[in-house]
Amino acid sequence: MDVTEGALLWSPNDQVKVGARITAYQRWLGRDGDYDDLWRWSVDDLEGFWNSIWTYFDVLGTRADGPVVTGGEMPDVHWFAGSTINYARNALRHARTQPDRVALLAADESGNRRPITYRELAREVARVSAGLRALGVGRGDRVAAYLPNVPEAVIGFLATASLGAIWSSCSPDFGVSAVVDRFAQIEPVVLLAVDGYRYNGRSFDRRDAVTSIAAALPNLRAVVQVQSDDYAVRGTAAVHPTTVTWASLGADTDLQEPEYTDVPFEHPLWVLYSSGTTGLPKPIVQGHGGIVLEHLKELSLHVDVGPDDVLFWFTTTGWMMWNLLVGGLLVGSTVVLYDGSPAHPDPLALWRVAAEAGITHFGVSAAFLTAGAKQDLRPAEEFDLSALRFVGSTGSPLPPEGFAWVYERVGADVLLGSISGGTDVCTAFLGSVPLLPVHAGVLPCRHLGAKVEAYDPAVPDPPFRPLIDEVGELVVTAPMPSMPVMFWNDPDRSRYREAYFDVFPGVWRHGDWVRIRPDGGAVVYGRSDSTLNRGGVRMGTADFYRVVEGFGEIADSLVVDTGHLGAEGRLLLFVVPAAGETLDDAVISRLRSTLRSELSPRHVPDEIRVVRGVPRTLSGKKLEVPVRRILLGADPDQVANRGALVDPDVLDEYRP
Ligand SMILES: CC(=O)CC(=O)O
Repeated sequence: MDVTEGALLWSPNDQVKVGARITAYQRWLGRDGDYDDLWRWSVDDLEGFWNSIWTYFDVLGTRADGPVVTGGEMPDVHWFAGSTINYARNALRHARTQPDRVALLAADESGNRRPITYRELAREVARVSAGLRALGVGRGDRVAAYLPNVPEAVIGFLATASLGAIWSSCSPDFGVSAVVDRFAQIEPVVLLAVDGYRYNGRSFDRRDAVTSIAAALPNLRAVVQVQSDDYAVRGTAAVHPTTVTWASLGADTDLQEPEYTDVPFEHPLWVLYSSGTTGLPKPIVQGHGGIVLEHLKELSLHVDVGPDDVLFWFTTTGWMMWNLLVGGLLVGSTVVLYDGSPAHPDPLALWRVAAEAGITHFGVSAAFLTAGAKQDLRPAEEFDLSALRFVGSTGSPLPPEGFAWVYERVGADVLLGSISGGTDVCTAFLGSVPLLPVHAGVLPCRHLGAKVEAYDPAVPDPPFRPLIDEVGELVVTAPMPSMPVMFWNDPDRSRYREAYFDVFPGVWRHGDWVRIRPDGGAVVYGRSDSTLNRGGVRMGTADFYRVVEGFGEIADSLVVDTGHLGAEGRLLLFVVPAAGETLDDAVISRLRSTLRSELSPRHVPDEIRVVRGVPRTLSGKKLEVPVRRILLGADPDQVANRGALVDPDVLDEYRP
């Protein structure tokens, strides 16, 4: 499927524009103008914009009279000082207005489906909240979860939030040390843990892992065992002196809704983690109020989800997309949770669920869509996907061919939202809006409230140099309420500053390359810390992958430039053969000449190595920077935690 970047693939018709939630919001605001005018206002008048989001969505909480933002330059700003709120109250408000609507639809790879209505969800959250309270959990305590993407995770999260306690989750495919690296930093008092899970047709017993994790968390008062269907028959193992079952939590409660603890706007809601190049994963704390406002805006105005919609995103509990997915409850939609492999029993598994469940908004990783394109899957021919209105993609830049495949093989009328943001803000900065057309490889807009610019990396001192139609560092030049309220255990905020503010003082540097187009759209080129700099020509790795992975013989690839501090290094390309293919000299030489003609002669690799696999995090990101460090001599175990990788052993193939 050959398509050039920028080719027009979809335009919203009048019906789409008039019916879009953002149009209703704009009408309510009484502001005329196009999307670009609205975006400009949203980032220049933070006070007016975020106030409007609170009021328009009728956020439940107590809004103090003071200003929306106070303080100095980022990160020393505060939001809605004096206001109080609780995330769980806002998510469960729909139990009163639409009690019989399905809130959660749990689907798994074995074909089981479990619907839970808003009324049932509120009751379950009330029960678990009472149970946690009885275990001594209160405001500010941490509750950690080692759970798959099942309803118990959402219930546990809402129960934790209702108490003003702080949530943190890891997926059970994380290894023990990866989990301990994360949870030990936040000293949880309760651990919710599954005894096992199924993935790709196999069962995995996690009871020994849970015992080891619990032993490494000295502040733990109890482990709550959530039994998977696989292991329930074996009974619970006492993994901690206080081990209780999920079912026993709050069993004597007859509350229909939890008792909510209202907390200050910036009170910690959860801790997410982002792995840097060194040290332990950064424990990123986001607040109740910031997340409620950001997710209402993001899901309603950009993704266009509402109470009649069915929202799905393939994710585990260890990726921020889980947290954003759960935000579907804030807008009253049905949230589909999928537990298992996206390719079991076959590569069409998720599309089958989409058809069966009438999914209206279907999100996956870019890698999932490009794999579908490569395998020439034709979901729209196999299933009735007529309910589908939005297809989301994230995790890495979606190449133009992936865009084209969605419009050709999934649905000609869907809004494709290739979104880009990250764990650090638990949302997207860039993506789509139902008012703007979609062009191949282009993210149509900067999202409301996200003042994204591209800065010239050669000008790190004020006045900085914003670029248009040139590739620069993706920066955010105005604060957003979902930016971290702090990093855990970082009292002087030095870790927080170092993570985002040490390149352009007072400006959030995200670590991606981006080009802002004159029409307001954006193209993301991958991580700026894994740039390929050949003879001064900088290129994001996404350009490279687009060419390499366009080869039918190649299933996956990873490229690394070992250059350092201005000194030119070697350009190494690792390629994984597609099933049944051998990468012989003829293919490799065709690859070299294609890279030469499509990229530049400077981007022909010094070496191409065939490997068994590309190391990826459990949320699908390629380990470009850690591999670079391995190639420069670091020990693989010092640069990456194998427990947080899909296929830990492949790392060894990258030793120099
Ligand atoms: C929204 C995102 O940016 C998700 C991710 O890539 O982690």
